[in-house]
Amino acid sequence: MATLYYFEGRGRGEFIRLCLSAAKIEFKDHFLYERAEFLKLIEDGKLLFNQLPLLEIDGKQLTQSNACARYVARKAGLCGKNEDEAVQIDMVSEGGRDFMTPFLPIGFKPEADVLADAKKKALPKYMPLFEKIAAANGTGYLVGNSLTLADLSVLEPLLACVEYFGMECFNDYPALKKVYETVTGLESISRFLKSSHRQRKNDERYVSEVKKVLAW
Ligand SMILES: N[C@@H](CCC(=O)N[C@@H](CS)C(=O)NCC(=O)O)C(=O)O
Repeated sequence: MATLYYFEGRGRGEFIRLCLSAAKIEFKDHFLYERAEFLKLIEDGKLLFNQLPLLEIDGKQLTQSNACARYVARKAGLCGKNEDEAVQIDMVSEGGRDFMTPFLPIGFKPEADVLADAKKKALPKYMPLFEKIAAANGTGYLVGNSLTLADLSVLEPLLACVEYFGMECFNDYPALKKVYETVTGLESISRFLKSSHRQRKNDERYVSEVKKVLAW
């Protein structure tokens, strides 16, 4: 079974969890609460850049969240059927990670000014671009005719938009709304979205633990 070492919150671990869930790979979360445990992972040479998350899978120790997500997606055949699809998926996925950037600090806790800024800048910048991609593909997925890493990457910021701004954020973007509904309607994804760590009950504890473990 795979193990994801991270905090009891979303942050940079969430994209990996999303990919593991979509790939139907069994995994357990190992939450870090103590700085000593983080330092021990570094001492043991498990963290290539002395950073979390760490994904232990297939006897390997993987870091860099996007690399972990791509490894998992590749294993599950979510990286395209040919070279053209693969590079399109990579481009769209990278765009999805860019779109996620303003939401990552508030992966901790929504701060009103950061949210307002995301609404004013990130949404008008990225929503029309992803709409264009979704409409041109026209299948309910962003690339090809089945779920890929591209959909999972873009889903994370879309989930943030819906959580913070409501479904109205799709008002001008019907093709992207269809992608959102197709992907969230998949059984593996809808199960993932109901899992307990998504409920934000532990947000405050999570922030204080991150600060303690990383000595921020
Ligand atoms: N590019 C890395 C960034 C990872 C990262 O910044 N991790 C934070 C926790 S969310 C960390 O471990 N920071 C400690 C440090 O940089 O010293 C990734 O995507 O995995």
